[in-house]
Amino acid sequence: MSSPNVVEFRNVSKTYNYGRPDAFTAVKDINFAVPDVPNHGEFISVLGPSGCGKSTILRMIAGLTPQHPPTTGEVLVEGQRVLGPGPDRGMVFQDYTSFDNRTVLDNVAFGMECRGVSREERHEQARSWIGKVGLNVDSDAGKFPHELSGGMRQRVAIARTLILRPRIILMDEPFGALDPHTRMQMQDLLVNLWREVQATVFFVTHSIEESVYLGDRVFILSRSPGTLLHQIEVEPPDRPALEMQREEGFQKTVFGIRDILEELESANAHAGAM
Ligand SMILES: Nc1ncnc2c1ncn2[C@@H]1O[C@H](COP(=O)(O)OP(=O)(O)OP(=O)(O)O)[C@@H](O)[C@H]1O
Repeated sequence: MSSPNVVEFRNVSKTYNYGRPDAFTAVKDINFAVPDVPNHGEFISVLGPSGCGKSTILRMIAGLTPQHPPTTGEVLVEGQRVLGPGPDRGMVFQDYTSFDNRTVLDNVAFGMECRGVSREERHEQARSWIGKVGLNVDSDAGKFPHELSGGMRQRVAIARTLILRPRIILMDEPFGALDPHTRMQMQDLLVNLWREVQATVFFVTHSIEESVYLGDRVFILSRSPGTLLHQIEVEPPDRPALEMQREEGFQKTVFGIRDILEELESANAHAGAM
């Protein structure tokens, strides 16, 4: 028997404040499947106009309320209906979500601590992950979050999530606040780590370049209420970000998606003006 899809949405809609006068439908009739391919976690980039429901979709997969449960339809992870958050799904947000009063080492080790892993074992693993995300074990492990740059904090957030080896990684504009140079470095880092952990990634971004560079597939949502308009297969990131993003084929894909999004945004502006 073939294995169930890693993630599947069946006719999923979400209406916030359902049944109340301020009810608002954020996403509507979303259907997609991410199949389980042995030794390859798929990378899904999610693009769409502001407020179209990208975070809503991510948080439904995570099982976080009030996005969870969907108002209609089914959100399935590995063939099972999502009932709430679980260790098989890790999240990285744009906001730096480290604990201010914990060192880098203890932030990275946090999830293992919650799982009851011994201090020695979790610190050993945390040191290894601090190195993997490009931080310096000797000089950075003892620092506190306020002593780190934005890029370094996102490295900590990535290490903290990946150390737990989730099957699915949900990333909500994780690099949105970074300068362009740091952002490209983080994209390259993420590609390397993603290859190592072979997780399925959902990555929300406002950057078309980032979505095309990182994604195997780019989801494009319509304006609110968001529906899934396009699923575009793109080339995998097999070269460094700076190199690949300068290539003609890459630019062509970016321009094609930009046209689609501009049309959606102008429809949005038009609707707003009416
Ligand atoms: N808890 C909530 N209660 C009511 N409405 C909500 C709630 N969360 C989100 N919304 C609304 O649902 C819509 C979709 O929000 P969501 O954050 O999913 O969009 P998004 O595409 O991620 O937005 P952006 O690109 O601006 O980050 C928005 O109009 C938002 O105001």
